[in-house]
Parts: sequence; C-alpha cells; structure tokens
Amino acid sequence: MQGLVIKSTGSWYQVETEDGTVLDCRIKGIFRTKDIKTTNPIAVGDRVEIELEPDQDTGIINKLKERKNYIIRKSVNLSKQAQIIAANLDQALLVVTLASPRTSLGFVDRFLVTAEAYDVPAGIIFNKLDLFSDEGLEILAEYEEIYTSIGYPCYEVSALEGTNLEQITDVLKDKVTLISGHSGVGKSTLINKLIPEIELKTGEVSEWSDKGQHTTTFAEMHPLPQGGYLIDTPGIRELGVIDIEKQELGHFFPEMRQLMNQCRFNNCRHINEPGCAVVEAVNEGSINLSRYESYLSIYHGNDTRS
Ligand SMILES: Nc1nc2c(ncn2[C@@H]2O[C@H](COP(=O)(O)OP(=O)(O)OP(=O)(O)O)[C@@H](O)[C@H]2O)c(=O)[nH]1
Ligand SMILES: [Zn+2]
Repeated sequence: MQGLVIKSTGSWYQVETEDGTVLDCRIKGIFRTKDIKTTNPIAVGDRVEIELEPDQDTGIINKLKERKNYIIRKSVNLSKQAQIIAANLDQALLVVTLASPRTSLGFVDRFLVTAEAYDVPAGIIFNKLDLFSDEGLEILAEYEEIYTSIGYPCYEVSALEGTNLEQITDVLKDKVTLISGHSGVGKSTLINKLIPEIELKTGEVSEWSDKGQHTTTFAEMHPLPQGGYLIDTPGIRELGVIDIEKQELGHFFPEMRQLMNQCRFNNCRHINEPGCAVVEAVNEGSINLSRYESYLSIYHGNDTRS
C-alpha cells in the first residue's frame, strides 16, 4: 500500500493511505538519505510503502520513495547530523509586511535563496493590505515588480479583513506548501482563516529522546479544506540553515544565474571582476540593486542584516 507521511513523532508516523484512512505506522529496516547524515529517517511529506500489521490497526513502513526535495535543520548538539523537517514540498510561501512590522528585503532574499538551494518554488504573500496608505501601495507595487519579474509570484492580502484570500486558497489547492514568516506578520491569522478548524489542533509537542536530550518538535502537515497540506514553520530559521558555498551563491539568484555565463571569468564572484555581466546588469538597472545588495550581504556573511 502507498501512503503519505503526515505526522511524525520520531518513532511513530501517521500515514495517510490512498483511500484517505490514516494509519499509525512504525519503521522496519534501514532508511538512509544520500549525502547527509540524518537523525530521522522519515519526515512529513515522505511517500512510503506500508504493509498492515496482523492486527490491521497499525502499519509498517518498509519502503521510502525517492524525494523530489527536502528541507533540513542542523542538529544543535550532534555535529554533521541534520533533521529532515519535511520532504516533497511543492512550494514555499513567505508572509511579509511592509509595516508593523516591516519585513526587510534582505530577509525576503535570504528566504528565496534558501528555497532555490532546496529546489522548492517560492512565492511572497504581502499581508496587512488594509494598513497601506497610497504611498505604501506604491512601494508595494515596486516590490512586486522586483519579484514577479524574476519569477516569484506575489500576492496581496489582508488576513484580518479576508481580502484576496481566495487567491491563496487557489494557490494552495492540492499542493504541499511550507508557509513561513517572521513574528508579527500575521501568519497565524492567515492560517486560521485558511483552515478554520486548525486552532483545535495546535499545541506544542516536544519530545525527549532516550538520551535525555531535548529534541525539537517535528513538523506537522495540516490538511487544507480544498485539498493539499500546509506546513507551518516558526520562521526563516527553518529555511535558513543550509550551507551554501560562496562560489555557488549566484546560482540561487535566478536573474544572476542567467547572466553568469557571460562574465569574462568563469570563476567570477560578481563583486569587482572586470567584464562581470552581473555588475554590468546592476549598473544598467536590469538587475535590481537591492537584490544585488542582498547577494553581497549573504556573500560576505553578514547574517544580521535586517
Ligand atoms: N491590520 C492588520 N492586522 C493584521 C492582519 N493580519 C494579522 N494582523 C495582526 O497582526 C498581529 C500579529 O498577527 P499574528 O497572526 O499573531 O502574527 P504571526 O505572524 O503569527 O506572529 P507570531 O504569532 O508572533 O508568530 C495581530 O495583532 C493580528 O491581529 C491584517 O491583515 N491586517
Ligand atoms: Zn560576474
């Protein structure tokens, strides 16, 4: 039988089978992830094969299907080990606001770079539309132009007043979506509007491993009324811990990626090299300056830029 892992406690997994039943399952056999050492073999979003236990009430996961992508969190106390937070994401959406509080473009760009590095399509939800003055709406239009021209879809909503939420409903339909955003942007308000019954299901689960170490909460996939799942994460940290080689960074800016092969040197860092097509595009205005500043900031490791 095939199934989708929708909840994990680290030792038990809830697997939704094709007919919609949810079975508690455990793992049999050894599951390894290529290239990295992981603390958990299976994560939410994983597609698995299961067989029923003789009692028929529970199942055994005996095969893990290949993942199209996955996001990880580095383990704090076990070096070189990572926890897989979720697998097979269809998209990642970042909720941002231009006021109370203001999300910096540097923060947005870090999120987008990480999504690119994980190979997860990303989009941006501008929330609190009801607070925007005319001037605010102009800035919003500018920002949207920056990101839509690169290929990141943008949405404008007011979670509080329910404005344009049907657009988000459509975007989420039948997809597995990670939703992120820093504190205060209205992510909880939005999720509660999208999944009215979710408030019943929240509540922190934290596990203690047998070594007495505190392990972080496992992600949960919340089923959406229109089909699909939402994975809620507390913030960019979840999506921001990946190691990116400096030399690779430009690849995760799509507008730079498509110009890089025109740089004079094939090891161009796009900083001050002669004949750099990226810097030329920045000077011409075809690459947005704030995007390029984010590139430099990440390149130089200024992680505190806000
Ligand atoms: N004006 C306005 N306020 C909003 C909107 N959405 C949320 N808020 C308010 O913004 C504040 C923060 O909203 P939350 O939903 O708690 O934000 P959050 O992103 O989940 O933040 P944390 O709970 O800290 O993780 C609350 O006072 C909400 O009522 C909106 O569309 N317009
Ligand atoms: Zn260059």
